[in-house]
Formats: sequence, structure tokens, C-alpha cells
Amino acid sequence: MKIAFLGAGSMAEAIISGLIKRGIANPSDISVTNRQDVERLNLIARIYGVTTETNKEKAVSEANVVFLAIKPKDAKEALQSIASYVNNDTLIISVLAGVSIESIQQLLQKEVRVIRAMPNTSATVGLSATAISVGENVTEDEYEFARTLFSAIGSCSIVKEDQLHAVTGLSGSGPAYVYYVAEALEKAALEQGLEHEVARKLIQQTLLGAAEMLGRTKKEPAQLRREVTSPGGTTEAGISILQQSETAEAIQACVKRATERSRELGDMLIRELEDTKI
Ligand SMILES: NC(=O)C1=CN([C@@H]2O[C@H](COP(=O)(O)OP(=O)(O)OC[C@H]3O[C@@H](n4cnc5c(N)ncnc54)[C@H](OP(=O)(O)O)[C@@H]3O)[C@@H](O)[C@H]2O)C=CC1
Ligand SMILES: O=C(O)[C@@H]1CCC=N1
Repeated sequence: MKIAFLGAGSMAEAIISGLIKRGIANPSDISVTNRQDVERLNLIARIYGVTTETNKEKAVSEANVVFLAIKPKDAKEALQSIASYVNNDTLIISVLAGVSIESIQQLLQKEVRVIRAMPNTSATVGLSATAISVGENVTEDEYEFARTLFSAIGSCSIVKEDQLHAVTGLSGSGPAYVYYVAEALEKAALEQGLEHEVARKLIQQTLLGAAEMLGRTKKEPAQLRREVTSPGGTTEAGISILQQSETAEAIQACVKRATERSRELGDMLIRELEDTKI
């Protein structure tokens, strides 16, 4: 199975790294291509032993599976440039935020089979939270292939295509929200007199432990929170500050805005396609 990556950025690297570490694909079967950054291709080749290709038409025409890992704003130019090199039996897997299966088919000018996926960068360590949505004409084997592939780099849920916007706002962008919290915790720890290294270790383990508790105990987050919060104790005092600052509402607004942005990115491309009548 030959896999070509169109785009060699953070998401492509996270997936490639996960696939190779988990033995899902041989480096020699993976071909990576981008727009112009040859240094980036050389780096990816050096780290992962994959083939890199400045001739993207060649990479695409030789592949059984083409991963679209370009930014939504570059989708029109990138997909048009490969349209005549995509074979009819090639499976397209797109990780583009917001961009619909229909837009991809329109740009590739064929009823190509498309699976949309929204992974996250934790694919690097085999812990992506991915949701996929499967285009109408995708075969059972292709669906199983995608599920196996994404399950190898983390968890894989199946959703309706329209729900991918919410998935993007939640778990696609989600690692950034967690890092934002980690950054704030780190600043707070230093302010309270802890050394950087000690603080980092405590924060990482706290996040890891809480995530494991959610997964293994199956208790509701509110229940787990109550178990930490002694009446009149430190947690209650701390959480009261979060409540005063309406932190829960801010998090809901954050996910809502990111979800809306995913819709906007898809709509922007649709408008561009309508304007140029593709
Ligand atoms: N980053 C994340 O956490 C996640 C990202 N995604 C999605 O993944 C996609 C990629 O994001 P990310 O990896 O962060 O982006 P990056 O900016 O890191 O990488 C984009 C890549 O696309 C390449 N590219 C741009 N135009 C073309 C073109 N015309 N032909 C071929 N290659 C091209 C760039 O090449 P060059 O450098 O040479 O210009 C670069 O390698 C996006 O659609 C995003 O929505 C999904 C889930 C999570
Ligand atoms: O910020 C973005 O648009 C992409 C999609 C999800 C995560 N990163």
C-alpha cells in the first residue's frame, strides 16, 4: 500500500510518526511532498526514513492512498494541481479542517472516494483523538483500513460529516487548549516558588493522571472533581476563583468559536469555488 502525503507540516509529521512507530506502514511505502520547503522534506526524510518527492504529481499518481495535509486556504491551488494525477481507484484521506467531501471532489473533478478525518497532534505519541467521516462511495475495506490506521495512532470515533466541525473545535484544536492551561499552571507554579523542572513534572503528571482517571474510573468529571474538593479546603478556595472568572463559560465559548471557524473555513472555499465556477 503506497501512501502519499500532500503537505509536510505538523499534522502530516504527527501521523507519519505514529504510523511508523506503530508499524502500520513501512517508511519506504510513504512518500511526502509539499509546495516548496525542501529543507523540511529533507528533515522528514532524515527522521522517519520516508521517501520525499518534490514532484507531487509523481507522488500522487503512484499512491493508493493520498493524505491531504495542507491548510484549507491552500486547498484550491493544491488540489487543482494534482487533479489529473489522482487515479480513479485512489482513496483520499483528508485532515483539512472544515473542507467538505463535496468540495474535495469538485476540486479533483471526479467522484473520488474520500474519508475525512480530524485527528490531533498527539498522533505523534500514538494518542490522537480522531473522528472520521466516510464518503458515500467508500468501500468496506477502505473504511476498515482507515479505522485501523487511525486506531493505531490513538482512538478513532465515527461521526456524521457535519459533526466534524464540532470535533475540530473540541479535539482537533483541543491539545492547544490543554497546553494553554499547562502554560498558565507553569507560570503560577513559578510564581509560588517552585522550580521549573519540578513544576513541569508535577503538571504533566497531574494532566496525565486526571485523563487516566476519566478513562479508567468512568466517573463523571463533576464527580471526580467533588472527590478532590474537601469542604473548606484548598481546591474549593481555588475553584471559587475560576467560577468568579466564568472559566467554564469561557471554555464553552472557546469550543463554540473554534467550531464556527471550521464552518467558516469550509464556506470560504465553497464561495471561492462558486466564484470561479469550478
Ligand atoms: N496542526 C494541527 O493540530 C491539526 C491540523 N489539522 C489540519 O491539517 C492540515 C495541515 O495543518 P498543519 O500540518 O498544521 O499545517 P502546516 O502549515 O504545518 O503544513 C502545511 C503543509 O502544506 C504544504 N502545502 C501548502 N500548499 C501546498 C501545495 N499547493 N501543494 C503541496 N503542499 C502544499 C506546505 O508546504 P510548504 O511548507 O512547502 O509551503 C506544508 O508542508 C490543515 O488542513 C489543518 O486544518 C487537523 C488536525 C489537527
Ligand atoms: O487550527 C487549526 O485550524 C487546525 C485544525 C485543528 C487544529 N489545528
